[in-house]
Amino acid sequence: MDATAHTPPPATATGEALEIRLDGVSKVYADGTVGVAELDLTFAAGELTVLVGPSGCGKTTTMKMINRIIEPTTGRILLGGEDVTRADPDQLRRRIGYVIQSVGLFPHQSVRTNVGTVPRLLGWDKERIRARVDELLGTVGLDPAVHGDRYPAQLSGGQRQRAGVARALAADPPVLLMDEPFSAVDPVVRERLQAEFLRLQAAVRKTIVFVTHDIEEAVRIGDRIAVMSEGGRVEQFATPAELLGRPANAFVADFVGSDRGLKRLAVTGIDPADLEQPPVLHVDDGLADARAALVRSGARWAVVLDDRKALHGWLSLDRASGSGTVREACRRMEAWVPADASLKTAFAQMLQLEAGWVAVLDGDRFLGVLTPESLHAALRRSVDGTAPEVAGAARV
Ligand SMILES: Nc1ncnc2c1ncn2[C@@H]1O[C@H](COP(=O)(O)OP(=O)(O)OP(=O)(O)O)[C@@H](O)[C@H]1O
Repeated sequence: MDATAHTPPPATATGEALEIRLDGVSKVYADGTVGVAELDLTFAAGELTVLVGPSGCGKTTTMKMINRIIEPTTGRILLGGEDVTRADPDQLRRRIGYVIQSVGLFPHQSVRTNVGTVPRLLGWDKERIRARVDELLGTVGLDPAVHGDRYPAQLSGGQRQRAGVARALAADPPVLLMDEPFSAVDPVVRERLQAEFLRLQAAVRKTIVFVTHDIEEAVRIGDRIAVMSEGGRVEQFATPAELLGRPANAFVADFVGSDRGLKRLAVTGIDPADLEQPPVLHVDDGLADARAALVRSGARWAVVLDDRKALHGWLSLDRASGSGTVREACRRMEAWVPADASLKTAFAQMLQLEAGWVAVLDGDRFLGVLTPESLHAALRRSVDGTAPEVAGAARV
């Protein structure tokens, strides 16, 4: 689906993202098992926070206490500053979208009826429900005319997942809880769903709590990540780049993996300060002048720009000879990335095209080039926290 092609649901007063705060929350199960102990955690409004950690560490317990599927033993849960620990659970759940791994669509109801569940409970009139359901199916990439009247069993796994997301968003809730929502589909579909979902989130900006045990998924989609250990202990709460660049302790370092440097490439953005500036030629320069300029600067190649400072190509020293203009001798620039790309995308371009450098463009305006050396410098900056992080949607 291309979520950007559709109009996002309108942000209404009820739909505005709200901060979620857990304040000294504990869960002790009837058999004495401590699922979560004394947890203080704030999920910022409009951000996607991932809870990640080994099996049994308390991720699901933490999440299900937010919509009171599991009742906390002690502590308070605040939604936009309002204490909901003793709110009516049914009322509360209508304000909180919920997406789970097995989707949880009602098998004997059509996709349309499924997606309209919460609006129906809220007493919306039929026309309004129908309009909202069709709009949302479009937003998640399902054609209402094709998929609306099907039953869940008549959809693919990825389509079911999309219908689940549409249902969770139907009443424009301020909060969305997602429990391993993409783990039941194969890795290729999963990556696509993650990318689509990030584009959707960029438009709707809900407060999302997302549970996974997969660190790759966490760093790809999270604005912030809580790495948990047994008993619901938060070992580190940080952005993906911070987590990968500076694991707080041995537990986190072990959990994020020894290839964390590589993973960091995907979450680190390009900083203009890291770009190198090769000599610049104009398309209409004469080749003799171009050669002189290259020799003078000691460079082996130059970028070629047009009147608008847009990138036209590049010229190597060995082609800067004879009469004629740069326009005739220069080559097309294959290796380039937009300024908001991740270092991983830039590095992938470099490898795929066997290029020694990658141009960075803002629209078609040339900003500079990344070389293996400047890529390395950029990665080092991501460790000291001064490199920019790429927005979620640019990571996948
Ligand atoms: N109903 C229950 N009764 C007793 N103990 C429970 C119950 N539900 C969960 N637990 C225990 O609480 C702890 C936390 O469980 P939880 O399901 O929150 O972990 P999780 O991090 O989501 O795990 P996973 O990744 O395997 O889903 C575990 O030790 C689990 O066995």
